[in-house]
Amino acid sequence: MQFKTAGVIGAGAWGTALAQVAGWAGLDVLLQAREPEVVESIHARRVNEAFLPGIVLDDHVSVTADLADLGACDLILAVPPAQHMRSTLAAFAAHHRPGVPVVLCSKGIERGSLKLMTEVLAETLPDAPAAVLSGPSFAAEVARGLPSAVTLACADEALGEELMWTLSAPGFRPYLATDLIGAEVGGAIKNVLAIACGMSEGRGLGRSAHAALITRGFAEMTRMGVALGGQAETVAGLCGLGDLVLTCSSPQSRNMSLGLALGQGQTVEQALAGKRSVAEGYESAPAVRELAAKMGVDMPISLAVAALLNGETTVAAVIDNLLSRPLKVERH
Ligand SMILES: NC(=O)c1ccc[n+]([C@@H]2O[C@H](COP(=O)([O-])OP(=O)(O)OC[C@H]3O[C@@H](n4cnc5c(N)ncnc54)[C@H](O)[C@@H]3O)[C@@H](O)[C@H]2O)c1
Ligand SMILES: O=P(O)(O)OC[C@H](O)CO
Repeated sequence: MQFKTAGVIGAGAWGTALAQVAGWAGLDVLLQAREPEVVESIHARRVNEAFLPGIVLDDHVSVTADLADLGACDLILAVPPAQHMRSTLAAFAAHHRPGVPVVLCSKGIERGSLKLMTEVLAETLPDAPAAVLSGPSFAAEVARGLPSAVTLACADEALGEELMWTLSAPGFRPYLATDLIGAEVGGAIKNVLAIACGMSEGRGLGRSAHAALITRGFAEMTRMGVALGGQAETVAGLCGLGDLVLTCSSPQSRNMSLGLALGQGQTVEQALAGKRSVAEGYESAPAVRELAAKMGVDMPISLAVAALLNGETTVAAVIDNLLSRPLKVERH
């Protein structure tokens, strides 16, 4: 095996779960945490009590506060919230060795620049071969060893295959793809759509509305993926449709539970109050809306969520507007 050590940047729930998986896969893993209490809790008790409570970490996983320590690793997994990807990678740039691959594991579109995470990586670490790991995977389930499958996309097929084998572990199955854009778009947009599904659930609109939102949301996601140069087949895989189904189906999802709270009458501020974990749909919704306008892509559900989160409309008006759109041919 080419890779013996992995550095994981970001010790939120997902970074910690992926460190666990990489440890099970036999890599020596160095997990970088920003919060001193996370470093202390993993050192003292082998548990990330702030972000992934109740999971005892594999012996192959160690923790550091210092990004510089990851400079010696053979492979980097980048797992900060998407809006912090640029600053995080920029801080790591002085320690990155050219040629060391970076697997992007965050789901979102950068506000302002409207860029995908691969574009952010290309601008901050131009010497890093890029891969994207994305798919239906709740950190708390993956870290307990429950079965899951994700897309692992890498333009370099040989490297992708190496990464696929390197990051596979009992119960954790990466499936290979070469289409990075398709792999990224689904993960970013499903978070916005999950807020809509949560809203529908919170309002008691029923299972039929839920299925309609998933299906028409998938059409939006596919249109945007193709407009950005991705392939519809990739979006129909684990990283797109698979993740949309998961995130729209469980209150375990931070995005769906945000929508649920809004549907039940809470304000955005109330629904997000006191939350330390990230709801990426809330963060990416404005970027998705701007990107849709820029690319001329029809995304009514995502736009409605963005307007609601921005205080421009109400849940009742969103429902009315979506239900009074002109009828049309399904495949458009
Ligand atoms: N949790 C999951 O089940 C899961 C699964 C798949 C993908 N993801 C994706 O992983 C990414 C990280 O999410 P998570 O669930 O691990 O996070 P989390 O909600 O558990 O934790 C928040 C994270 O944000 C970090 N953070 C806060 N402020 C920061 C700053 N200024 N700069 C850099 N980092 C900062 C914290 O250190 C912490 O790591 C997201 O894009 C998410 O969509 C999450
Ligand atoms: O809790 P969420 O909504 O961020 O979803 C977590 C993962 O992205 C599901 O695949």
